[in-house]
Amino acid sequence: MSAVALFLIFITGVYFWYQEKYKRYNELMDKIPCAKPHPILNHLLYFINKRPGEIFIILEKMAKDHGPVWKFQIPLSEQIVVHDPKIVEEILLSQKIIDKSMEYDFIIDWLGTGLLISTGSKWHKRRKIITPAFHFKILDQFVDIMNKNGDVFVEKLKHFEGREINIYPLISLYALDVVCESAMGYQLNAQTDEDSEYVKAVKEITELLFLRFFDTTKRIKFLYQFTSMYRREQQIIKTLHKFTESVISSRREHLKGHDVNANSTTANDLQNIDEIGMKKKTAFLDLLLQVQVNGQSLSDEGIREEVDTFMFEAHDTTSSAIAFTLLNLAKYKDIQKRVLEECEEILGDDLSQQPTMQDLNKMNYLEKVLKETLRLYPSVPFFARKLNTEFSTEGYTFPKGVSLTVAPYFMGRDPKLFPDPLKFDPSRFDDEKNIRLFSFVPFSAGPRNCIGQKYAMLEMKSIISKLVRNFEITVNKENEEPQICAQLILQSTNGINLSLKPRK
Ligand code: HEM
Repeated sequence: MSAVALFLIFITGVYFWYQEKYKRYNELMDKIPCAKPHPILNHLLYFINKRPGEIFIILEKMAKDHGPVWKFQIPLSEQIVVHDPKIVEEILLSQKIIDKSMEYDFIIDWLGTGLLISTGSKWHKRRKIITPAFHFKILDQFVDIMNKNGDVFVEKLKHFEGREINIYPLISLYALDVVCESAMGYQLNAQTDEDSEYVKAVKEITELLFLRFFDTTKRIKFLYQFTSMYRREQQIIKTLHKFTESVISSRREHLKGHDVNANSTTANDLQNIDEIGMKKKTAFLDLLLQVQVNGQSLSDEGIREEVDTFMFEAHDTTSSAIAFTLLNLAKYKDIQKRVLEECEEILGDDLSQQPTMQDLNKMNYLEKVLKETLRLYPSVPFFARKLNTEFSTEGYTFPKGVSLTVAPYFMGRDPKLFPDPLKFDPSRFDDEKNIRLFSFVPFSAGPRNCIGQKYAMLEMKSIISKLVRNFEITVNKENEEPQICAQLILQSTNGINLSLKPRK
């Protein structure tokens, strides 16, 4: 028998083996609605050579035509997208569907398997350890950090004297300063020190992740590792890890010999650590280090994973939400006026008056504005879980192994769930009983919900109340509509271009 014949027999054998192995998977996938696929390339042709903003529009069209449960299949990524609140509820409340999909693997080299990505007993243990770091007493200390860095931001904006600027990069530096000081007790000064290696590295890694996300060949790790982009990524990750490690070891050194317990993060023994800019408010990192002291030890690598996860999760998500909220306030003057009135009612008109956590909690109208922004512009527009076992609900059976993508973005814009969905109307949140359960999940829900949501709300209220009190925010007509795109986080490809005119 010739070599060619043997080869053909081999290929046919592999084909039938594959068909048999994935028979059930394919049968179930065939029942999920989708856009017309190509016989070999499936849906790849819809996405190939498209810019991120265009990809987003294609996904929106697919959701409209085939939702609320539909699929797209491209090599190495088979996704079922779900925006039916009933099914979303079952997914998010399940104790079994807690594994993250392969898209999260792109950030593993940087974040390791920290809280965002880990699963099983590791995730359970870490979640238990980290939850106390978000106790309201600890959050209270972070408000000072938010206020202080907010003041730096206000001063910086005054230099632009009402000129139009893309405010997104500036917000991002503010958010980096806040999270770095809250998570590690380290004053990064990203807003003032433009040469910081770490800040440059965070910005660059975010851009690389974005590029990789939409490049089919670079999605394949085996091929990706031979590219110059991969080599650059590894260099940046080295810089990021070196920085976090140096802060952790410096902190550990300081804590050695100090009798520090979980309630003493503000006590004198944590003050005056200034070798590398450490300050007293280090609740998150201290907590991780103390767990080690108490026997349930976390390795240095484990601590670094969690600190890095916070740097990533808390920085771009809040930046996106702050930017879209400011855009909405600029677009809807009456809403901006109401926010200002509420701030003045709570804080008076003395601009040096800093809000306390209690003040921020009283800002109910601003909270509705933030929620309405997150309905239309959820910072995390999609998040995905991998099914480790077959799952049936509402007449669908989803096969084992597939990625289930929950889409807050599509739910927020569904007229069946939110009448006149494109209307920006904070009064939708006057009585949340009127909002269909699980149709508004910008922070996810259930066991793997966002652990930082209260922190995020405080930070967003702190900075937006500051900006509204200090500036009149306006936007030109041609910049009112953002061009949405999403890698992991929702952004506007044309920036968020605003003018901020000092009020006094
Ligand atoms: C507007 C701001 C934020 C939004 C919209 C947001 C949204 C989300 C969402 C949707 C998830 C679930 C992701 C998934 O299942 O893959 C999540 C998880 C998470 N978030 Fe946030 N987040 C925000 C801010 C923050 C902040 C400020 C922190 C930290 C201080 C944080 C830390 C985390 C962590 C650690 C997880 C993983 C939790 C787990 O799996 O147990 N987030 N966030």
